[in-house]
Amino acid sequence: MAQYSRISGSVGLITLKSPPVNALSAVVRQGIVDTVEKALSDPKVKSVVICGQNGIFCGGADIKEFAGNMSGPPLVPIIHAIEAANKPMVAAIEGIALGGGLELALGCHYRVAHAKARLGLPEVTLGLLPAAGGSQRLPRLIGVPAALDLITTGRHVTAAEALQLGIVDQVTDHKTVDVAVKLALSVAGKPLDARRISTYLCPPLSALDPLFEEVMQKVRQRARGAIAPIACVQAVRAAAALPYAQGMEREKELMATLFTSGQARALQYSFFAQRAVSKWSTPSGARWDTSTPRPVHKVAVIGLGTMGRGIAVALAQAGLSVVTVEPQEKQLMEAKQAVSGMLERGAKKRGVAPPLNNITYNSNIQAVADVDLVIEAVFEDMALKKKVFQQLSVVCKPGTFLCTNTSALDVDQLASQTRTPELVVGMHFFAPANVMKLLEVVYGPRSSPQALATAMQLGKKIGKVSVAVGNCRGFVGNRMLKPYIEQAFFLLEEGATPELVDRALEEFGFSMGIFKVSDLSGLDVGWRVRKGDGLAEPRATGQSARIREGRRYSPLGDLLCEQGRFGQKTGRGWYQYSKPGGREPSSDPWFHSFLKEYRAKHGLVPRAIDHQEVLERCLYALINEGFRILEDGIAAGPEDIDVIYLFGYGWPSYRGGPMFYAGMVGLPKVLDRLEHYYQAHPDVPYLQPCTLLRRLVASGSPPVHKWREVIKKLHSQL
Ligand SMILES: CCCCCCCCCCCCC/C=C/C(=O)SCCNC(=O)CCNC(=O)[C@H](O)C(C)(C)COP(=O)(O)OP(=O)(O)OC[C@H]1O[C@@H](n2cnc3c(N)ncnc32)[C@H](O)[C@@H]1OP(=O)(O)O
Repeated sequence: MAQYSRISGSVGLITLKSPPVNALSAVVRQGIVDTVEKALSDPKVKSVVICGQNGIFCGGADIKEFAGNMSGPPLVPIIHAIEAANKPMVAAIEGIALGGGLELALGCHYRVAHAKARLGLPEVTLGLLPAAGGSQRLPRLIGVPAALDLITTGRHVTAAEALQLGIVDQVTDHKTVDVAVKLALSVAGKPLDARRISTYLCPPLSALDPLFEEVMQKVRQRARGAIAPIACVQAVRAAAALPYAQGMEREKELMATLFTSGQARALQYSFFAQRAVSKWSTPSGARWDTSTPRPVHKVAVIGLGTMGRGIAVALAQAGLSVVTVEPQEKQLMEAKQAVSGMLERGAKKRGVAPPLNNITYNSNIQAVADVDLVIEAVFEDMALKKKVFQQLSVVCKPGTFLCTNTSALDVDQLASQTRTPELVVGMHFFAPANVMKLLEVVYGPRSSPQALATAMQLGKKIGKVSVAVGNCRGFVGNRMLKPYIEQAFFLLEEGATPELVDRALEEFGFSMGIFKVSDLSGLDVGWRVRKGDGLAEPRATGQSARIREGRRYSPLGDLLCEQGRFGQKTGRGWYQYSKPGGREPSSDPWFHSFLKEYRAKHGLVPRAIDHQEVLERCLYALINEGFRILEDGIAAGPEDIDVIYLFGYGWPSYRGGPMFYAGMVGLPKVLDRLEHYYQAHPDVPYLQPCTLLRRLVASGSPPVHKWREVIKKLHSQL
C-alpha cells in the first residue's frame, strides 16, 4: 500500500509500504494512484515527496507477480501521471531504487538520494528490460553510452556515482525525507517543463550507427545467447532515434517478447532459488530458522596452496581476522607475497585500503589455538587430511568449528578423527576462491545444526552463495559432473571430436566446453582420482581395456596423461597451446590421429554425431544424477542443485540450472531420451533413468516448485 500525509504545511508525503523492499505490487500501485490523486487535488499541497518505509525507497516491480495474471493499475501510466503533475514531485531515495523503483523516481521532477543508497535498472538480470519508461528516460537524462552501460549490465550504482552521472540532483548524509521536503518546499510553484525527462532530447551523438553496432557486438559476445541484453540495446536505440511516444511503443513491444520468454522465467526462477537456498533444511529436521549460528571473528586457514590463498583473501576482505598455517617455510613466504598481491589488487579495484593486517602467516599449527573456526585446505589426500584433523582436535580451543575444503572426500571420516565430530562440516570453495560465488556447505551425519548454521552464516558474510548439501562422493556439483564428463569421453570414442563437443556446449551457453575446461583445470586432477579408485591402471588391449567394474570405461583421459598431456600447463591436452601455460586452445592434429588410431585399435567405427546428441547425452546424464541426488536426500530441493550449477559450474543463467532446464525441456522427453540412450548403451548405468524422474513423470510432470512434494512422498515410501 501507500500512505498519504501532509507535512510542513504544504508538502504531501507519499510513503510506499510493502515490506521487505516496498516492491510495486498491485496494491502498492493502486496506493500510488490514490495518494497522488489526493495530493494533486488538495489545494493546500504545493509539492509532493515520495519515499519508502523502513529506509528503503523501492525494490522495483513485484517479481512474484510476473508469474501470474498481472492485475491492478499498470505502472507506465502511473509514472506518466506523476511526471505530468502540475506540482513538483520529489523522490526521497533511501536504501535502494531499483528497476521500477528507479523508473518511478525518474518520473519525478527531482531526486534526492541518501549517501548509502544504491540505484540501478537490473531488469536485464531477470530477462527483462526497464519497461516502465526506464529505457527511454535514462538515456535522455544521462546520455546514451552511460545508459547503455547501466541498462545492459543491470549494475547498481552508488549515490555518489548517480550524482556524477546526473541521475540524482542531490546526495545527503542526513535524513533523506527531511532534505527532500526542504527541496520540495523550495521548488513549490516553480515551472516544471524543464524537469520532465520525457521531453528531453537524447544528448546528440556524432555517430549513432557505429556506436550501436559496436555496443551490440560487445553485448552479443557477453550475452552468449541471452536475449534480454540485446533487447535492452534495441530499446535504448529507440530512445536515441525516435520521439518519446514512439520510443515507448518500441519499449513495450520489446518487453512483450521478453516477458513471456523461457529465458525470463529461468532468470526469475534463479532469483528466487538463490534466496530459497539460504532457508536450508536437512533430512534429520535441522533448519535455518531453528538453528542459531555462533559468531565467528577469527578464522584459521591450513594450507596455502591455490585454494588456501583464495580462501584467506576472501575472509580477510570481509573483515575477518585470519590465521594462516603453512608448514613449509618457502611455500609460506611465496604464499604471503601472493596473498598480499591479491589483497592489494582487490583493494585497488574497490578503492579501499588493502586489509593486509587482517592476516598472520605461521608455520606452526599451534597458532590456531584461539580461533573460532578452522578451514583446512591442504592437498586432496585423505591420509594427510586425517592427520591435520587429529592435530586440530588437540590444538584448538574447545568449541572450535573444524571445516574441510575437500572437493569430494568423506567429511564423516575426517570428523571421526576428532573428539568433536559434531563441530565438523565441509566448506567446499571453488577456484579461485576469492572470486567464485559458490560455497557448498557439507554436513555429515554427525554435524550439529549449529555447525552447519555457522558455516552457512560465514559463507554469507564473505559474500558467497552458500548451499547446504549432504555428504557423499563429490557432494552435489562434482558428483553430477562425473556422468557429464564420462559421456563426453564416450562421444569421442564414437566419432565426435573435442571441438564438436565443446562447440555444442558453448552454443548451449556454457562459456567453455568440457574439454577446454578440462585443459584449464588440468587432466591430471581427474587422473589422480581415477588412479586412487583403481580405475586408471593400464589394462590389456581389446574389450577389457574399456571396461571397469563391469561397466563401460573410457581410458582416453588416462592415455593422454600417460603422455604427459595435462592441458594448458603442459601446453598439450585435448587441444594444443602455443606454449606451456598458454591459454588459447587450437585443434591438435596429433590428438586427431591418436583418436583415429585408438578407435581402430579398439574396433570402434566412428559415426556422425550431431549437437543434439552431444547435449542430450551430456546434459541428461548430468540431470539424471541430479534426480538421484534428490532421491538420496543429498540436496533438499531442485533449487539447491540449480544454484550450485549456476554459481559454480558456469551453467548459463538464462537456462535456470539443470533441474529447471529439465522441466523446461519436459520431463517426459528427458525420460524418453534417457531410456533411448540406456537401451543403446546398457553398460552405462548413469544413463538408466532413476526412480524419482520416473515418479515425477508418472505424477504428471509437476512444475519444479512442486517437486519437493513428490520427493517427500518417495522418501516416506522408501
Ligand atoms: C503479453 C505480455 C505483455 C507483457 C507486458 C508486461 C507488462 C509489465 C510491465 C512491467 C514494467 C515493470 C518494469 C519494472 C520491472 C522491475 O522492476 S523488475 C524488478 C527489478 N528489481 C530487482 O531486480 C531487485 C531485486 N531484488 C534485489 O536485488 C534484492 O532483493 C535487494 C532489493 C537488493 C535486497 O537485497 P537483500 O537485502 O540481500 O535481501 P534479499 O534476501 O535479496 O530480499 C529480501 C526479500 O525481498 C524479496 N524481494 C526483493 N526484491 C523483490 C522484488 N522486486 N519483488 C518481489 N520480492 C522481492 C526477496 O525475494 C526476499 O524475499 P524472502 O526470501 O521471502 O525473504
